[in-house]
Amino acid sequence: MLRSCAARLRTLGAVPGPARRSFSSEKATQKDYSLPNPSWTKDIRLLYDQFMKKCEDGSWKRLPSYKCKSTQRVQNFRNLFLDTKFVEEQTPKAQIFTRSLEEGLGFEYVMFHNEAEKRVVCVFQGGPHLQGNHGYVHGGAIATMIDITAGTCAVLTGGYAMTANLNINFRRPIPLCSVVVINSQIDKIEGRKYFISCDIRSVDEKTLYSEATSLFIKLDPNSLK
Ligand SMILES: CCCCCCCCCC(=O)SCCNC(=O)CCNC(=O)[C@H](O)C(C)(C)COP(=O)(O)OP(=O)(O)OC[C@H]1O[C@@H](n2cnc3c(N)ncnc32)[C@H](O)[C@@H]1OP(=O)(O)O
Repeated sequence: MLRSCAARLRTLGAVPGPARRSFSSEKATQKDYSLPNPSWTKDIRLLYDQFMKKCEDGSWKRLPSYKCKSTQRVQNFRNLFLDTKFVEEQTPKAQIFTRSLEEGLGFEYVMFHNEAEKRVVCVFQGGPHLQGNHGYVHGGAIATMIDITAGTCAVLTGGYAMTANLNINFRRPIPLCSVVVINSQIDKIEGRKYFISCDIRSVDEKTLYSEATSLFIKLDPNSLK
């Protein structure tokens, strides 16, 4: 009787159990974090809606974003660049860094890709756990967002690539919990080298918060293993 009660409570989600834990963690990793959630402010929703409108003619695409998902792209990367033992032992625990904080507290963002223009735009709301100086977003968090926006631009244009160089000028501090727009574009491709520039501006585009240049190198399967 007690056992069946406990099982029912677990089914209803009232008490934790092994089956429920694995089900909810699977759901959490498969959730698309680039979709609006209750922590999103009016500004990020407005920009999200504007970009979703631009997606209607197919020129822009919203990029889904997961904590961890075994897509074909990820599988191919593992096969090409990672050691089998490492994949078996370490990757089950791996999560995307920018999706590892609780909803609303850290990195809230959505990216859009324009293939013809070789551009990726990221609309970013830096939550309260990204504080550096009092009331402002930490420079490391800003660098992270520049890196993944430019990195996404490189990967979607040229395939698997890694940051070799990243130079950032921090022009103005970004207020915590505000919304900014990160714009990245490929300036030049030379063989395996992808030169990508990036800037971060306020929603009204009047304030330039940061600007960056970066170099991404397309990976050679022999260079990492
Ligand atoms: C949709 C999914 C989106 C995912 C976005 C993810 C974004 C996140 C990206 C990251 O955070 S990556 C993590 C930080 N980066 C690293 O850990 C990379 C560490 N560095 C390396 O592993 C290697 O240096 C690298 C793979 C980048 C290059 O090694 P390789 O052996 O493939 O290339 P090689 O060293 O032969 O260099 C190739 C060319 O690039 C040049 N190069 C390499 N590093 C450079 C550098 N730092 N500055 C200038 N040039 C550089 C190098 O001189 C050479 O030029 P040439 O062909 O003209 O001779």
